[in-house]
Amino acid sequence: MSKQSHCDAAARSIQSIQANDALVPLYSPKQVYGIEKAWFDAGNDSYALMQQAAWQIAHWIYRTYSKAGDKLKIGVWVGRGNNGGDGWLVADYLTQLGAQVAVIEVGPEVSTADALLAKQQATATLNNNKQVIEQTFIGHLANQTSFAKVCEQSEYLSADVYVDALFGIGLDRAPQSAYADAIRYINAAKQHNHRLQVVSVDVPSGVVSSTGEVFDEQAVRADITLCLVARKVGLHLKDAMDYTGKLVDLPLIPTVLGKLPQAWLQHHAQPLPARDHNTHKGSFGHVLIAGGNQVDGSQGMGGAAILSASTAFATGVGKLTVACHKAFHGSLIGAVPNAMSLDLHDASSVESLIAQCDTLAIGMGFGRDESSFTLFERYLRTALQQSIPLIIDADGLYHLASLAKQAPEIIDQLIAHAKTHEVWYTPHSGEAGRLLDISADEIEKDRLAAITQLANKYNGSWLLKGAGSLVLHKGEIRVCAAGNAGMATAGMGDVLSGLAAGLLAQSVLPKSSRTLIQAVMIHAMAGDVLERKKGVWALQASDMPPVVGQIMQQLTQAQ
Ligand SMILES: NC(=O)C1=CN([C@@H]2O[C@H](COP(=O)(O)OP(=O)(O)OC[C@H]3O[C@@H](n4cnc5c(N)ncnc54)[C@H](O)[C@@H]3O)[C@@H](O)[C@H]2O)[C@@H](O)CC1
Ligand SMILES: [K+]
Repeated sequence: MSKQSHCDAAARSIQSIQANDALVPLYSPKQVYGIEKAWFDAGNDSYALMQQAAWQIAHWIYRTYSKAGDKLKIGVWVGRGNNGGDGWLVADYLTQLGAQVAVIEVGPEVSTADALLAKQQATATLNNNKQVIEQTFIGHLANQTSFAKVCEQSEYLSADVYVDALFGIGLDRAPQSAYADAIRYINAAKQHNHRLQVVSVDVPSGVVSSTGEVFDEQAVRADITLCLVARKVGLHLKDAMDYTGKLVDLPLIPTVLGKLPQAWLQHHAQPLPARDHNTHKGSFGHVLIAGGNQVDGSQGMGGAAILSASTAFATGVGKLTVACHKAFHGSLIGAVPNAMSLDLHDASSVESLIAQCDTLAIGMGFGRDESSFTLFERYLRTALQQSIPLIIDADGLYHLASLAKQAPEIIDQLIAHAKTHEVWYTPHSGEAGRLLDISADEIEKDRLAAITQLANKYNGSWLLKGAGSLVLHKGEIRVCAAGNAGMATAGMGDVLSGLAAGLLAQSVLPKSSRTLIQAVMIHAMAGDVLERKKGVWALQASDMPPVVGQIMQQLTQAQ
């Protein structure tokens, strides 16, 4: 895409966001620095922006937490960069609003011109009110005696609100010594004083705002994060979600418009159209599920194919065949009697059905041994020859990584196939790591970079499963805002691939509903319904198919 068309796409997308707040633009910290720079280059003053940020934060805190008759007690933890600068000014403005404020400066002297100005401005106000914690303490928080001194400040311990202004988007390494102590102290104080509210300025200190990573669990656990300028993408990825608390946007400047964000946060699936009356099962596609194998000496995986099949039916697919190991045919028919069955190892029958189906979903419980690899390669080649839309999941992705090394021309064919047909890949970080020849840890370090590399290497649409599942389609990344920790349980992936196959096979659905992100959103929304009913501990994949059907129905009524 050219730079201009990127901007046009952004403007179009942003207009659609204004009409539908379900999509939130997410920016990398580098982009946010760029937005700020453009603002300053246009003649706007950086210190004025800091004052504007601090005033909005102070006003928000005062409006939210002050109670008539009680003096609001605030502890402001400031670091050395501009996030700390925000903190100093917040302390100043809250003092002027009538709060009782203590500031704890952590680490060495402030490092930016604006932060220094902010500190000077605030120190004057605070000293007049005798509210700065004494200088010997400031800057020496690692020192045990000083730390104990903080704990003795009973006024301070009983604060109503802590403002966390240690680090914002400039964090570039693990917090250590005084910073780590401060983070630990803030989190511990919250446990001792349940009334205490922790408000993080821009980013919970310790969270990497580009990736959502937290080093060694050293980050502030906020109740509220006040996001300045633009929403940082890392706040919705990985560990970050356990640290941000509720997010509140304070946009400050209008320059976000026109900039293409790094990703979009999506909360809901798209509405679905009602079905026409004059239809028959042939109108709603034929899915072939290839999986559910029994490999000698390994545990059977028939359940994977059964979960996929029952979920595909819950999406309304017209016909469905499961090619699974013969050992599971009886249980398949018991669980999903409307499915047809084939022997996964009867290659010629499976191949002739691949040629007839509308979507092949392959890999769930497929097995990883040599004979499974041979079958996978054969079925994949057939699907490519027959131009069949494809979903590759689980053991299929395992074999695909081997094929990328042993038969790279198949990857070239897949890349070409994806230019004209839907090809959807659904790895978790372990599978993604194999596909890129790096470790799962490296994938997790930067999930946005990983999904981009996967699409660059293999083409097609990608889901990278995990906390804040990512979906990449035609260069655009969506972050799934729905879903919950209870969904980290066996079989959830099989449910998702069945759901995706069911949508993809139904050519009667509008194109916008036959997308991987639509499947991911419906899956996550169904998980959330179940979590409300059963809680995170008892949530099971086998409960999902009927709830998927309910969500589909609600989406139809929402149209
Ligand atoms: N006028 C402005 O420039 C504005 C700045 N804003 C604030 O400024 C923040 C960004 O400021 P900065 O770029 O100064 O970044 P930070 O304030 O996040 O901190 C960066 C400083 O901390 C150091 N540092 C990073 N990781 C560290 C670690 N683990 N241990 C010790 N030191 C570490 C860096 O070397 C640098 O000196 C935003 O998050 C936002 O809060 C906003 O208020 C908007 C206006
Ligand atoms: K912060």
